[in-house]
Amino acid sequence: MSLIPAAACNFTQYLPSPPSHSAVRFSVKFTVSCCSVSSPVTVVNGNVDLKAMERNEIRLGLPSKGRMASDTLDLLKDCQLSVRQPNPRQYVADIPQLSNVEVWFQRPKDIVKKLVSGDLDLGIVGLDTLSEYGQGNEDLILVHDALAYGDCRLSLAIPKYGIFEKINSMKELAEMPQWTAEKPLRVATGFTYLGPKFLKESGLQHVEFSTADGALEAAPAMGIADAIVDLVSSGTTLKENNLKEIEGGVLLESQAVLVASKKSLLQREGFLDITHEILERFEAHLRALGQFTVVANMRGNSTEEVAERILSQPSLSGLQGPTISPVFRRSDSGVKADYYAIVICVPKKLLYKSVQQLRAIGGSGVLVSPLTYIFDEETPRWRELLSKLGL
Ligand SMILES: Nc1ncnc2c1ncn2[C@@H]1O[C@H](COP(=O)(O)OP(=O)(O)OP(=O)(O)O)[C@@H](O)[C@H]1O
Ligand SMILES: O=P(O)(O)OC[C@H]1O[C@H](OP(=O)(O)OP(=O)(O)O)[C@H](O)[C@@H]1O
Ligand SMILES: [Mg+2]
Repeated sequence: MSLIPAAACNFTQYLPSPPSHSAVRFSVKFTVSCCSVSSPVTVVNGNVDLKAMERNEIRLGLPSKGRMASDTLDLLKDCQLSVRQPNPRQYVADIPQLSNVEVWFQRPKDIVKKLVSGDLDLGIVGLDTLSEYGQGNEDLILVHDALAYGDCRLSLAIPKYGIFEKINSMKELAEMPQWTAEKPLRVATGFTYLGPKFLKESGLQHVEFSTADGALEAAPAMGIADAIVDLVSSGTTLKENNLKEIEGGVLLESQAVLVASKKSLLQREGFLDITHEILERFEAHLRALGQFTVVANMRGNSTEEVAERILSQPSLSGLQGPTISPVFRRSDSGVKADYYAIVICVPKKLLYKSVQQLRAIGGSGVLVSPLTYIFDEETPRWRELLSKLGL
């Protein structure tokens, strides 16, 4: 653990008072340990120097370590975009299916910083990291906002005991008489941008922050902080450290996202097409994850009559409607179709209900298989992206 005591702070920042409380100074004292990024590209007023545009390859940044790293590689693999890394200690790799794309393994926060500086064009990180280090930069464009892993929330937590025992909401926390200019609420967080922003908006007048890189949950018990702002997933770490979340205390719901540099999308040759392909693969795979293909036989007189019966059941309408094909059998009176095969996609959550509904209308021999991809005519996120780019 590396909590930085106030005495050892690199700098102290005072945020301006919110206009609605102009009489009372919102004194946010922040101790931050700075980390530097080296970039060959200079950024002047948010504009990337042309040097970044000189390279021809498209650069995709992937998390090099932590829990996001392997899940990200798994997602790409599931989308038939396996990353070929010659050696685990080598930070550059490629994806054979995507020519002209270089994969760079970086720490999540550095992926965001390098997107801003123009050293990367595309990246996968948690929304929490993007929001913290991107700080609303307009060059960062969310291409896919829900990659379905890395689910967690950024939350404020306080002790369950002592003066906090009866405090269950942000409102109650803000109204506690204990917080004064001399003795502010001490908050430990690694989120040095989102933390103060949130607390300022929550109406807390007197807050002091300290920062740390990990094991923040120990800070209240150690007497270093009164509250923490950190990621929560199962809630086990909070529970084990006698901490609780409170109403209104969630800053952000997060999961893995695909983010791109707007400038690169608009200027780098071939990048928009690559982004389209990656987005299509992700969307098709993620959509399929929630569905099963169900095949069943059903006795009937015509496709229309079978369709009537299927569509009378709420869970059997499929993506666009059922596919129904006659099953031909030879009989004494010749070839006839008195059975029909039906194929539908069914949400995983509704599988058993769907099977019951199929049986209720005469379905038999129900086969269920996993789906790998569902490619739609056009992905909604692609349309959104084009509109964000003004195209
Ligand atoms: N407990 C969690 N459960 C699920 N996802 C999480 C959890 N903690 C973090 N994440 C997500 O994974 C991302 C990476 O977190 P991780 O803890 O692996 O790396 P890190 O915090 O950058 O590195 P380290 O913890 O080694 O300092 C976070 O930005 C967040 O999006
Ligand atoms: O709600 P839970 O499922 O218990 O998960 C929450 C914990 O996970 C993360 O820590 P991590 O494991 O990344 O360790 P770190 O503090 O070293 O980053 C986060 O910072 C919390 O401490
Ligand atoms: Mg961590």
